[in-house]
Amino acid sequence: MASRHRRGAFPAGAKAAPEAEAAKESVAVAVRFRPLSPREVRRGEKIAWYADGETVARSEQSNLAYAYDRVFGPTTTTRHIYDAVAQYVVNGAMKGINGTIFAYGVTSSGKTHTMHGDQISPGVIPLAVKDIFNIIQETPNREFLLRVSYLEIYNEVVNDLLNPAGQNLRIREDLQGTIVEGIKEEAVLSPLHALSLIAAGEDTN
Ligand SMILES: Nc1ncnc2c1ncn2[C@@H]1O[C@H](COP(=O)(O)OP(=O)(O)OP(=O)(O)O)[C@@H](O)[C@H]1O
Repeated sequence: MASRHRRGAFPAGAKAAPEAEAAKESVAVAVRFRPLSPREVRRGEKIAWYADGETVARSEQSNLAYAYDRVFGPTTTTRHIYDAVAQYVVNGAMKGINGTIFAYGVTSSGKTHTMHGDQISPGVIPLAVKDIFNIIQETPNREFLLRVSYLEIYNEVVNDLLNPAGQNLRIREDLQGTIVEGIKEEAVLSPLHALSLIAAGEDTN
């Protein structure tokens, strides 16, 4: 999972602590290891990489180790990961600082589990939506109109997941920043409303 401007891994043993501090201001690259699935266990597969402390990913087999801003092991909850590396991006966004949170990994590595989650283990998206509405409620004398857009970029093509007609949209910059031309924006009034739009967008995908 990475947030804001991306920065890569750095060799274990490098100064991890100041990097992690700096991450609070700009970027955090965090690694999450999922547990082996029951199928993988049945097949006798073994864990190749594991979390060595809070910032190092290590492989005994290959004798390699890389340091990140944070490394989370298979028992870590998404809530914990959200609090550690995602919440500050959401808080920043509510103060007007652009922020991005994205998950990157091979198939079946746990991106959907981390970002969407389920009823038992809500993902980063529902946790962020809930936080945003809490922040709005706690802000006195401020009026917000929250709008949700949902797009997919695949093979360099931008499609609107809230509007089947919105295909191959153009991205351009104007005085307000980067905009996607013609993207549908829905005003949302509650966390449930926002999440139902996202779920609808998933269904059209
Ligand atoms: N931290 C975790 N704890 C328990 N189960 C997990 C965890 N992460 C992922 N899983 C399970 O592993 C499987 C694969 O995860 P998921 O579907 O999130 O991967 P993905 O990266 O989104 O895959 P794809 O790119 O193929 O869509 C799912 O059954 C999911 O429930």
